[in-house]
Amino acid sequence: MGDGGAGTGSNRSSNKPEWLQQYDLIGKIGEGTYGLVFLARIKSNRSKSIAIKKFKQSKDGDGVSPTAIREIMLLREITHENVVKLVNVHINHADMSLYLAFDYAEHDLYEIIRHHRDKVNQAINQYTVKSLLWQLLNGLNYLHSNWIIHRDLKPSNILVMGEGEEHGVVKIADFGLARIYQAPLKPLSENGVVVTIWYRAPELLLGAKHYTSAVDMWAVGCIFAELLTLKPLFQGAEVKATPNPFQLDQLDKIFKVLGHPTLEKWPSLAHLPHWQQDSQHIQGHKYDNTNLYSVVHLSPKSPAYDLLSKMLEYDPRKRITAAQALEHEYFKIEPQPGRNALIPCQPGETFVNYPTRPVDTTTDFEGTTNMQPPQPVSSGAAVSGGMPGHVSNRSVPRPMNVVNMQRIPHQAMQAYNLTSQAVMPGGMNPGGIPMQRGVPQQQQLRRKDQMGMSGYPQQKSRRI
Ligand SMILES: Nc1ncnc2c1ncn2[C@@H]1O[C@H](COP(=O)(O)OP(=O)(O)OP(=O)(O)O)[C@@H](O)[C@H]1O
Repeated sequence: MGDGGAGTGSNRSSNKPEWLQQYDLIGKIGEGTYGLVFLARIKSNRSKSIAIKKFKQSKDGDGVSPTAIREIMLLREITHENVVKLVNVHINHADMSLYLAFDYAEHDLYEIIRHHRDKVNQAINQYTVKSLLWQLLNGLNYLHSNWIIHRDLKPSNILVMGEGEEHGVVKIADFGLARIYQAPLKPLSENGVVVTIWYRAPELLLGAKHYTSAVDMWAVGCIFAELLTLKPLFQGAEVKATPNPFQLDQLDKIFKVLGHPTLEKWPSLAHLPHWQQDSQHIQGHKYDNTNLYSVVHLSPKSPAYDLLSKMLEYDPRKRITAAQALEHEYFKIEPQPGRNALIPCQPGETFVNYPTRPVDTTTDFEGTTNMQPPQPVSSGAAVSGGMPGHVSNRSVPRPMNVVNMQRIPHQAMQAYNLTSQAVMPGGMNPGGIPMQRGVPQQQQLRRKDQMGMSGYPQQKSRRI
């Protein structure tokens, strides 16, 4: 882990921390609940783009706890083609802010869906939907088999690589961070970012205290439906209160489509806190039948519908797992999923030219804006210089003021493995905290992707 002992400072300032000197900061690309995301280039390899996530200090000013450090160290061992790589971790000791450097991905499902809905007004082709879903399940299966529950799957957390050797490959982002957030980093309520509840599983909405991997499968079901229709499936209005308010409108949106849950189909429902405490409200929202297939425009007999309805099973114990979903018939019939999800499926079909991420070159690592002119950008990222605030969080549609649509050549994005020694083996684990959460899990973490790309259903020799 790098050390920012030299004090804070943006890449442009003279007193920047030592670790930061290995990067050229390009600008801000996003803002989430816990901090800002920046695009940077590695100086020693200018073609390598990195996304640096800076976790701001909470209002209380508590720094990065040993628990968080332990969690982060585990995340560094996660290696799978469909999970975004955490390449570096830095703590700036001057203000105890935390920086995580990830491989950069040019696209995400939020933007891909938005592009189809608002720009080209055209459904995402079946091959792309199936390939995105298969890869998402493949990454999730790896995380779940390593005892990592994502807990916050949503389209903006599902990244897709831009042009290069990994073009069209899905990368799950933000995994495992929920545990880090919980311990030392409180949501930055003052930054106005809305935490979406649209992908939240019904057991959580009804007050279940424990997360299981089934919550991620519910979110995958919602995302699958959104890929098909280009609209969020359950778009409830959030009740804002602390802690954990009862989200009746979100449940209402679910019940309206899937029908009212029953104790017969979901016996443990009776033990969920809100089912008991808010039964009057819940009973007022009774809808008998499911009309999921008509909402997602699928035949009730189609394999796609069968898979979706198994992901949106009310009872988490009966909900399909990622491993089971990967074996579903939907992935065995044509078109079969492939590694590059973004290529056309049928002969004659045109490439969809997805926009590159806008980059706000006026915001530095401190989150402060200056009006320096935009720097030349050599990756595919689009620069929106001189327009502070142009890169906003994904809970609201982002304005897209793309002024530069350069794309990098294929060769330039070749796989590049950052060595992990940039993260200090000693000083980064204050107090010598043991980093194992359990031997079996560690053993699994060290196991490389066993499914790998060989896990793909048999490929067609040519796609176009
Ligand atoms: N490795 C990455 N490469 C490129 N863009 C990324 C990367 N990681 C995150 N982003 C983008 O940065 C933006 C902000 O991400 P972040 O995870 O902070 O927030 P979020 O997922 O939108 O919301 P929240 O943090 O509230 O869950 C998103 O648009 C996301 O797609």
